[in-house]
Amino acid sequence: AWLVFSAYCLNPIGIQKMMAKQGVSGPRPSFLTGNLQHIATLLAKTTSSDMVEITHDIVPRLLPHYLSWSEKYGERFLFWYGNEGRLCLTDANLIKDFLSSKHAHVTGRSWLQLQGSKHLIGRGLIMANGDDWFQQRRIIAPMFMGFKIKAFMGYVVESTKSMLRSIHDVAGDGTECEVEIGAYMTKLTGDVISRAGFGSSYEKGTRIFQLLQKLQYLTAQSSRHLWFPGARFFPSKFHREIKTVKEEMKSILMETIKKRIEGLEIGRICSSDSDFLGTILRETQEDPKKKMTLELIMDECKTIYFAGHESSAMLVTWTVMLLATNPAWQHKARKEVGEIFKGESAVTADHLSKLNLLNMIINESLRLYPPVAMLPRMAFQDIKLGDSLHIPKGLSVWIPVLAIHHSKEIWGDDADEFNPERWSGKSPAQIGNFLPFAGGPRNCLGQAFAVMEAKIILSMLIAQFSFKISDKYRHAPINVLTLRPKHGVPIILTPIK
Ligand code: HEM
Repeated sequence: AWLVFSAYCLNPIGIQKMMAKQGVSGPRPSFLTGNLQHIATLLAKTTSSDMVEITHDIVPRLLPHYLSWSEKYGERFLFWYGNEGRLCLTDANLIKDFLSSKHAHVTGRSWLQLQGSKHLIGRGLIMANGDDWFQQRRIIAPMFMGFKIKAFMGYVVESTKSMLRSIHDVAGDGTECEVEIGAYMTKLTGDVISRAGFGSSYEKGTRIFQLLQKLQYLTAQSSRHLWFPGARFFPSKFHREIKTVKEEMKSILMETIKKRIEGLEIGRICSSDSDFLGTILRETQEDPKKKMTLELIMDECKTIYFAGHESSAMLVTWTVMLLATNPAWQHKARKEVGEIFKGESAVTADHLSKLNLLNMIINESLRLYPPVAMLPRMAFQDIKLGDSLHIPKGLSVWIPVLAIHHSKEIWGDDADEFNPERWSGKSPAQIGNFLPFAGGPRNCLGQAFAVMEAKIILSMLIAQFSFKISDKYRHAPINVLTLRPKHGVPIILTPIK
C-alpha cells in the first residue's frame, strides 16, 4: 500500500512541484491514468480515418497531444503517462547533454517500459539499465564493428536476390505487377537478421522470427492497461497465449545455444561462428568478466531479432513509398546506381560509399518517417541539464523525434516536403536535430548495419524495377512501436529490361 501510495501520489506531487518551480507546467493529470485518456482520445480522433492525400505533414495526426500542449504550455511541458511523469524536451543542446555519456549510467528504461516489453525481449541490451547495460553493450558492440558489417553484406545480397526473384515470379511474363512492398520488406529484413543472427541455424531463426512477430502483437495488446496497479497479474487470453509462444521460443533458442556451446567446447570451428550468436558466445566464454546466463543470452538473441528487422523494414518501406511518389528522385537514384555498379552484380563496401544520392534519400526518409518516433528515458537520480534545468529522480525525459524532424524553425518552410537535396554536402552527424538513431553512448548499435542493408536493398530494387504508387495506396501512418503505414504500401512494378 505504501509503495502504491508513493508511486501514485507522493512522487508525482514532488516531481510536479519541482518542475513548477522551474516554470514548467502541463495538462492536469487524472488519478491513476494521468493524461493517457486524453492522449488516447486525441489520437483516436486524428487516426480514425486515412489522410485525404499523400502529404508528409503527419505531426498533427501522430502527435496531436504534443501540438496541443506545446501551444498551450510552451515547448517544455510536463505530462503523465499513468503515474510516470514525462518532460517534453526539444532543445538540441539539452537533448545532447541528456543523451551524453555523463548521464548514460543514470538514465534508462522506466518500470512501465520494462513491464511492456518483458515478454518480448526480456532484459536484453535495449531494456538494460546502469551497469548491466554497460556490460551488455561491451559484449554485443563487437558484432557491429565495420569489418563485421562488411561480412554481413553477402547475407543482405542473397536475401534481396531471393525477394526480387519472388517479385519477378509475380510479374510473370515481364509486364507490370502489383505488390504490397511492406510485407516483402518485413520478410526480407527478417531473413537478413535470421542469417546474420543465427547463420547455420537459419530455419530455426526463421521460426523464432515468426514467434517474435506473434509475441509483439500479443504484448502490444496485453500492455494497453499496464498503468493500472496489478493489471499484469490479471489472467487474460493474451497472457495465456504469450506463455505458449514464449515456451516454444525458449525451447528452440535453448537447443540452438546449447548446440553451439558444445561445438565451441570441443573446438569445432565453423564459419557461422561469425554470426551474432557465435560472437556473443565467444565473447562470454573468453572473458570470465563477461559471463552471461543462458537466459540473458536468449534475451540478447530476441533483442537483436526485434531491433534488427522491424525498424529496418520500415525504413525501406517508407523510402520506397517516397520514391514511388517522386518519379524524378527515383530516376536520379536509378541513374546513380547504374553509374556506380556498371552492371556488376557483386556489391562491395566501395560501391555503397559512393551512393551519395541514395544516402541523401535515405536521410530524408529517416527525417520524414523516423521508425522510432519518440524517445522516452527515465532519470534514476537527480540530474542537471545545461546551466539550469533540474530533472528530478523518477522523471522521464520525452524526446518527440518526429516533431523535431518536422519543425519548420529547424528545417525551413519546406520541412514537410520530401527534398533530399537538403542533405547535399551535409553529414547527419553534423546536425544535432536529426535523431533517427538516438544519440550519445546509448545510440542505436545497428545504425551502420541498417544503412548498409537499406542501401543494398534499395539499389538492387531500383536497378531491376521501376515502380509507382498504386491507386489502392491509402496514406495512413500510425505509430505502433514503430512508425508504419497502416494499410501497407501497394506499388506497381515494371521490370527493367
Ligand atoms: C532504420 C533502422 C533502425 C532505426 C531507425 C533504429 C533506431 C534505434 C533507436 C532510436 C534506438 C534507441 C532507442 C532508445 O534509446 O529508446 C536504437 C537502439 C538500438 N538498436 Fe536500433 N535502429 C535501427 C536498426 C537497428 C538494427 C538493424 C539493429 C541490429 C541489428 C539495431 C540494434 C539496436 C540495439 C541493440 C539498440 C540498443 C542500444 C542500447 O541500448 O545500448 N537497430 N535503435
